[in-house]
Amino acid sequence: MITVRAPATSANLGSGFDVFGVALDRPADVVSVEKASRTTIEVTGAGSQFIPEDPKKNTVGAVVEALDAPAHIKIDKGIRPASGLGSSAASAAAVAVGLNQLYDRGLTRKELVPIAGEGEAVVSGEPHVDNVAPSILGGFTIAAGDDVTTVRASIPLVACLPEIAVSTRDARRVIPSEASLDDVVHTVGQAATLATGMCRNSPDLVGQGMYDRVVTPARAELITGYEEVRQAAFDAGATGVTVSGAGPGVLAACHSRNRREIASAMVDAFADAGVDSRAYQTRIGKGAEVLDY
Ligand SMILES: Nc1ncnc2c1ncn2[C@@H]1O[C@H](COP(=O)(O)OP(=O)(O)O)[C@@H](O)[C@H]1O
Ligand SMILES: N[C@@H](CCOP(=O)(O)O)C(=O)O
Repeated sequence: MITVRAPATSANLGSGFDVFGVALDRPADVVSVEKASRTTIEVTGAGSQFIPEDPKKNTVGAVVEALDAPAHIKIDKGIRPASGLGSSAASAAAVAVGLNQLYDRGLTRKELVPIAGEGEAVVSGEPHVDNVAPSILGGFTIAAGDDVTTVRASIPLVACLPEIAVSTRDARRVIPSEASLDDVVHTVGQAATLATGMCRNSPDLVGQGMYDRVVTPARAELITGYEEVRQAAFDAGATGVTVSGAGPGVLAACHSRNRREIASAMVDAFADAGVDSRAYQTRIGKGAEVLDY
């Protein structure tokens, strides 16, 4: 039996829709895989009542198929589903890493990224690897076509999760299908600023590059209190604020000294909007780790 811890992730970071992602040092899913003649899945933990155990519906089923590696799979969810923290991706990432080792498939971590990404197509309707890439590889990842580039940054973050569920599938439907050239130029500038900030480990540049005017405004509409929470985070010292993944989580970049205050300001602002929430004080962290073999 192999046990793997795969971290939560925050995709897009505003300006990098379907391209940028970061691994968070918490929360995480912990998944055990054991060889079997037929695949079975058991799910416990955060939001497990909403997660299917049928291999055709769970993200890990597609990974089992792709690696031709049937197993008993136990998923202990630390990451609530439909929260914008890559919950479905973390399980797929953990199973890809675990089965690769259990069955001696010999694939590199980078080669496991598209395999884990197949699970995402099952739940969101389209394959996107911007969550599975950081969950497997760690750090800040840039998924461009079939290639993934990794930067080892360590930016302090707050991920605030309201008690609202927004599925990635639904949140992909509200995105405008076209953007003006002006907006494209603006997005390129923002994304370049953010990527440079990651290379320099600068919370200020990363925060500056998180603002986007194409995808985020449409998704913010699905999150009660978003504008107030964003403003409260800035007032408490955040360097940038955006929707985490497809939402409803809200992500703030910051300096360590302001992190605690930002977390409580975000929770208070959601409460003022009538929404309970939980804030994780976190930072960019490492990728999936094998805990037991
Ligand atoms: N192993 C899994 N972990 C979490 N969610 C899963 C898993 N397998 C299937 N799902 C389904 O995926 C959906 C959540 O995925 P998604 O909408 O992309 O949000 P998230 O940002 O949490 O990944 C839920 O409908 C959930 O039932
Ligand atoms: N690029 C995807 C990322 C979805 O992230 P999740 O954590 O909400 O699953 C998108 O924006 O649709």
